[in-house]
Amino acid sequence: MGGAQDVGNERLLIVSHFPYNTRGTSEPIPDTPLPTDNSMSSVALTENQGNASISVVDFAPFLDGSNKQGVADEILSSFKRVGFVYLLNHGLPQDRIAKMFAVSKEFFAQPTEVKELAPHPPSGTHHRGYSAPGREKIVQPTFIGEGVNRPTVPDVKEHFECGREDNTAKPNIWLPDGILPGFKETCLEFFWLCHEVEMNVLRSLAVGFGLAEDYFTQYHGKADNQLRLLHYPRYQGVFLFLGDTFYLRLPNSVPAEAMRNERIGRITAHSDYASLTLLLQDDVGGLEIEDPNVAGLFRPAPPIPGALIVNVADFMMRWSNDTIRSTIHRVRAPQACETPDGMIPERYSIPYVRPNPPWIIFTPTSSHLPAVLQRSKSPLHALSPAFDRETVLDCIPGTWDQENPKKYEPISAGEYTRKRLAAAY
Ligand SMILES: O=C(O)CCC(=O)C(=O)O
Ligand SMILES: [Fe+2]
Repeated sequence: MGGAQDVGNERLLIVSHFPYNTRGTSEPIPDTPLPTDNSMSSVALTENQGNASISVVDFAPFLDGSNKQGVADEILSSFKRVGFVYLLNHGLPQDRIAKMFAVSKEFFAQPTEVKELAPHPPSGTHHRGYSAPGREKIVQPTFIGEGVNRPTVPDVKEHFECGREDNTAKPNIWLPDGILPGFKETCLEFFWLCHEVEMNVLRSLAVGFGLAEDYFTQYHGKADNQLRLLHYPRYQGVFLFLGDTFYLRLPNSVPAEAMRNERIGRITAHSDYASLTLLLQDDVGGLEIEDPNVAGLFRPAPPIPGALIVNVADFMMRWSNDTIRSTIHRVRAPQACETPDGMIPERYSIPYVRPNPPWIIFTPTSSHLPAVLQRSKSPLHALSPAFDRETVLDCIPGTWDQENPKKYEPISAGEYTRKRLAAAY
């Protein structure tokens, strides 16, 4: 982590070159006056979006200790409003991010037979290794006994997951030695860099809630995270629907028109499962967030150079007595981002999440050939919890009082998971 001065310079650079507005187009946004002192900066990203606006917060004054409370308040306020925040100067070195994206591209550029040398196991609970397009289907449980919202459009994405190397319950699945040297080392180094950032954001959240800085980190010590390398390919596919099964011919581009008409998605609308997600995206765009006040209205969360997105997940929302939001998001065709041939460019993103969201189902297929994809009909698999299974968690202190009583009983992650699964049947 560089000194405050370096960090400040970087912030100036980033903000003054901000190329996107909230519509995801390349029109410049109006200049935002920058603070000249060390005070916290929060730039309202959006115009006319009221409560749906995501704050852009300079994290440096939290990290260097010059204004912890100010930064924490801004983050908490964005989480309360919309469940997402953009962080600048978050502590993940830009050269490491660039390297991780480069290595991810190199991985996905390998022929399928090579990527399948690190195959995701048939079980969805062991979320490691390579998943070809169509293997992971994301469904969104309603959690109120109404079952699961199955996606109406197929996700067109491939991905690779890894976790901490010493997780014997879920060993990592790497390519054989000698193939893509350095891939494993880059992933693992990045995994731990992300972990440090996650811990710092959790510390800021605790400060925002007026609690001891280690209030959340004490439950997150195990680093049971997943680093997800995601690639949304450029397809020129023929999509053929036969009942509940669809077939996809590879490769090339997604026809923009098909995505607009909701025949193809990149990642189905969902909320994340556990506590916080860190998300890095390339400059293609397409991430959309549901307006917290208007169900079904999705607004772009465009890439901001240098910024890390952090979003609240479901368990954290419940833990906070619903004071902060776990917001539904999805990835679709980016606006104003079509290639001249009417196709959607490929996109890379890197989420860092807490493990095994229950809405992710893997269907073992007889062959992993990406040319034949089947929509899942199997039940949800068992999960591994984000926290110690037996730890009973009550609503975060300060999120309830006589006027705003607790909405939830204390619950352990295990119980929460079981209830959530039960609701899915
Ligand atoms: O690719 C993205 O930008 C979003 C990914 C995401 O929401 C997820 O993996 O949960
Ligand atoms: Fe997500």
